[in-house]
Amino acid sequence: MEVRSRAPGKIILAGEHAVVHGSAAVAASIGLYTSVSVRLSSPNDNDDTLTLHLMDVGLEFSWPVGRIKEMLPDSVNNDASSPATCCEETTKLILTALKDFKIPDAKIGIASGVIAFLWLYTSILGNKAAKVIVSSELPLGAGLGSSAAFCVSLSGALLALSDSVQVDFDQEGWVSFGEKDQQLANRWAFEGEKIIHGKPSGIDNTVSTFGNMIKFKSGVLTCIKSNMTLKMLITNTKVGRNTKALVAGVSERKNRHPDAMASVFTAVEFISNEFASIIQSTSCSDDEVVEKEQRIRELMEMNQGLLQCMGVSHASIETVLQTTCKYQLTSKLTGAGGGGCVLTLLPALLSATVIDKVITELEQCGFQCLIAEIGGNGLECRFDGRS
Ligand SMILES: Nc1ncnc2c1ncn2[C@@H]1O[C@H](COP(=O)(O)OP(=O)(O)O)[C@@H](O)[C@H]1O
Ligand SMILES: C[C@@](O)(CCOP(=O)(O)O)CC(=O)O
Ligand SMILES: [Mg+2]
Repeated sequence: MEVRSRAPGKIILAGEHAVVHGSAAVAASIGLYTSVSVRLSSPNDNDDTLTLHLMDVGLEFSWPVGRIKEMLPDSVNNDASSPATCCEETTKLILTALKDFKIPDAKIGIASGVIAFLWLYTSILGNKAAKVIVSSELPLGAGLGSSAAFCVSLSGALLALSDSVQVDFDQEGWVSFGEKDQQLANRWAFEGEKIIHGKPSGIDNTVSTFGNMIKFKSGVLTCIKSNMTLKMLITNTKVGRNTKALVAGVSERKNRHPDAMASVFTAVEFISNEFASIIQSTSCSDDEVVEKEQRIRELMEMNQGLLQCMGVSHASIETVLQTTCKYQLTSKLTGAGGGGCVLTLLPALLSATVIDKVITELEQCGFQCLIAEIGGNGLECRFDGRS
């Protein structure tokens, strides 16, 4: 039996990092997906291994199910309906299963993704033999939420094969989960994100599961309905960074300067709330749209300044800001920063010539530009027949 699922990446429009410390943030899904296919082995296959193929990094892992049973005896009593946190002891046990494989130094960050995989797989499906293939349209470790899309799509496919969710697989094509099942997938994905991020806010897995545009604060999501077409240029500086280390760095700064950092987080809260209310308010005339864009630009500029205060900007991000500024365009980093991706607001009346010019100049710096669809579907599954 084979199930495929897909979950989108995201951009954070306002509030990254501060959201980890309880401030509001605004995020939207983007039209770039991570896909997971899970094919359970049948008795005729005579195959008692669990195989994970990570296409984007060219790595394959394989474990006899007997080894998994030995290593994680609790996986025999898995309960897909109650998401559980992977404790330190279990992480250590899973790490021993990784020692059999040589992960090149340049790809060492992938280890946390494999630990998250083993935790989600064994917790949701126990120790069944299967072949799992993961591939993504997202750049990995660039601020577009590849870790969340990985955890959400994986949780979705595994749950679809469990007894804990009800997916109508008689439907053709991609199928969405019902709200209760979405919530379950989201909670499992959050457990996976904890393994990859250390201390995630939950915004990335939430927007990847539910799609569209959301405001998120302390684990609570509010859907944002907007008639404003937001067009963002996404520039990938291609400077690699690690979300877990950046999030930990902001917490350390908060410990050193609690009062100053509390004020920074409070300021971000106001920015996110204002951002959300601007995009939700209806505008009719071109003048009204221009005025709203002007306010959004100012909020993005202020948010970027506060992210700099948190210590998560980077020389490459500053280069994008200066380059876009020459064209009177405003940018801010998105995601964890430290490199990764930068958003530039493209006003509705901006000419295609200017957009082409700014993209050319950014690409001459060695960056990669893309314009992604904002606010599409969240987690979806499809059934690919019985073997
Ligand atoms: N398609 C994928 N294949 C393998 N691992 C992945 C994939 N997508 C995400 N990951 C895991 O997520 C990590 C990147 O997450 P993170 O540092 O949070 O950056 P971001 O979420 O912004 O892309 C990778 O190092 C890897 O462990
Ligand atoms: C920095 C943060 O706000 C977003 C991280 O996003 P990403 O992993 O860089 O795509 C962390 C979080 O909210 O969990
Ligand atoms: Mg991430």
